[in-house]
Amino acid sequence: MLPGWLTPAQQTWLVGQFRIWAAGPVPIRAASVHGHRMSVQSVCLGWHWQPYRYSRHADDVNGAAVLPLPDWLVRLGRRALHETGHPAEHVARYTPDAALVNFYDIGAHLGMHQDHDEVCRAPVMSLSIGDACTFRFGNTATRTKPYTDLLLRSGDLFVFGGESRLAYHGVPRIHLDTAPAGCGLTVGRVSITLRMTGLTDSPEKPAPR
Ligand SMILES: O=C(O)CCC(=O)C(=O)O
Ligand SMILES: [Fe+2]
Repeated sequence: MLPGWLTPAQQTWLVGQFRIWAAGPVPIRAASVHGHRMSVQSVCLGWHWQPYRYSRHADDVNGAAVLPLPDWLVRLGRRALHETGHPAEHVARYTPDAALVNFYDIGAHLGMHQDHDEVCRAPVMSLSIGDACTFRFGNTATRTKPYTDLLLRSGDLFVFGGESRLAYHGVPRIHLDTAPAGCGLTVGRVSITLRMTGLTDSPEKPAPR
């Protein structure tokens, strides 16, 4: 975890990008898991995530193609890996191809889960902007204790990989009125989570005759 990794100017700029991504072509939405609407809203880049798979089109929203993952996010991801002490050869190979960008309104939360829809086990990283949250980081065996509750504030970077890559984690709560002035958000929290899926596009199926 690197507190205050993003400058206020970077945070504001990222919130501006978030607003553009959220407008579409696949608009931001709350996904449904087993028929229950999540309280977190999300929009994707690179690959569209719907519980529990990735696709290039948002079949569960409007069928539109997902926006590409911008190169600057790949570079930001590599710099994050470098600055969290990962070896140079891992940094060079790190090519995130999906971002799940989440918006937590006050009252939103994210249950304990593993990020295991990726084929690749390269680290996942989360960037926080806006209101602070309690981020619960647990163990790889169960969604219950032992876990550690961290406070992630606007600008913080959190990276999990290696032995922790499949650790259960979640966001039990957002802390009201904690977004710093000048971060670009007055209410709620945006998290940008970068992943390297290891997925490739499958060849087009021949049209049925
Ligand atoms: O909001 C966060 O920092 C984490 C989100 C998360 O765990 C996910 O998108 O899989
Ligand atoms: Fe996650």
